[in-house]
Amino acid sequence: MTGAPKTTAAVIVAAGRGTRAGGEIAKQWQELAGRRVIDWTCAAFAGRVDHIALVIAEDCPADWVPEGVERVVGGDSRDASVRRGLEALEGRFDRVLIHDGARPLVSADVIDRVKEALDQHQGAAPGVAVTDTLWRGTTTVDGVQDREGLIRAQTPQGFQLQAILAAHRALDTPATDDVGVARAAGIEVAIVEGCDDNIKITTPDDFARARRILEADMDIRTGNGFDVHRFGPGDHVVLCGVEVPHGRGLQGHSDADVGLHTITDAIYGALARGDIGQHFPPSDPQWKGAASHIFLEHARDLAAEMGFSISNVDCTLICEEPKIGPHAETMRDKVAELLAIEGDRVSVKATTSEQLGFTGRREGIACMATVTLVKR
Ligand SMILES: Nc1ccn([C@@H]2O[C@H](COP(=O)(O)OP(=O)(O)OP(=O)(O)O)[C@@H](O)[C@H]2O)c(=O)n1
Ligand SMILES: C[C@](O)(CO)[C@H](O)COP(=O)(O)O
Repeated sequence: MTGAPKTTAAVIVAAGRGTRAGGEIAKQWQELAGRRVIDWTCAAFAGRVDHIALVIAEDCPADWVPEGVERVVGGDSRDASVRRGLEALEGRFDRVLIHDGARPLVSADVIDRVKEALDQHQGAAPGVAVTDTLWRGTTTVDGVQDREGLIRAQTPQGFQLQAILAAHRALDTPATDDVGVARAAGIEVAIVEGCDDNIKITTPDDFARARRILEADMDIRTGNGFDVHRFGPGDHVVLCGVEVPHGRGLQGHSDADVGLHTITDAIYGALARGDIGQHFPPSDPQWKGAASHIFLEHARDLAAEMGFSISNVDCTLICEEPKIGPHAETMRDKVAELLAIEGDRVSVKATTSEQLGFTGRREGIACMATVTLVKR
């Protein structure tokens, strides 16, 4: 008999000052290939763990924390920040993956390898074998270090949550990583294969290197969606998850939210995974009257499973009535919340069709949407 599935959270530490990297703000908040370093890092874990706690400096604005991520205030050292993150999660999850916010290029494969190794081991962490010759010396080469058995340590470093928290509480000398903390407490840590691209942004040159890696590896996909629903009896319509009072309703098998259906279809399109009718057949009675956020969340989770993050959504509602303008911002915020992305990555706008065609005759509402998905 197998027990309940183990829950896993990530603690992403981002409370450092980034002094070696320079810049006006700490490295994890700086821009890298179109989004902040920390957004890349958090996106890498989205859909791969059950929860993300982001540890930030006390003076860091709370609204810098990405949507859907728990904020924890860190301490003066990496150890202290990790400990505060673990304490915030105490008793809530079985396992934890501790990761540097400054490692935005961690791959889904590395995260999954660490998670899988925790089925067999108390601790697991990614490493990469040293391939360069190692010298000892400062201005002249004084000796050559045998590199046999030397491994470069990376994160995420994974543990049973209570065990690593107890190890941090018992720590009496600083450690440079959580494997050091774990070993001091007698926890055995398995090494899994890391990845050369999983660099820690430490110096200004690392930004250029990270940008090159990201741009070389990126799989960027766009998808479009189009949907129409006919007006029928009713006193409101649901558009992009927002109820708008109106003299008529929209007809459909579900709640007829033409906006969310269109965005859902655009995501399936970008993934080349069919359409909403295939995933949620109108012939299936369980979807009768269903709230359409269910469909959008399915498409969002499928994108995450396939390793994609949603870069942006642009959605245009086409109707003469109701007026969308007064509700557009609420709709945008709702879509962003459902997709767990920042509000400025979503646009909801509207147009009339100049009284032409079926929308012009006020027979229904049409919608078109484009989404961009990015995998690296
Ligand atoms: N008090 C601290 C110090 C570090 N970190 C985090 O630990 C990770 C690895 O540390 P490092 O690369 O050394 O970051 P900084 O301490 O910010 O860099 P520097 O030493 O150059 O100031 C980073 O994601 C950093 O934000 C943290 O959460 N809290
Ligand atoms: C945790 C770590 O990233 C593993 O490689 C590393 O030990 C952090 O070291 P730093 O001294 O804080 O840069």
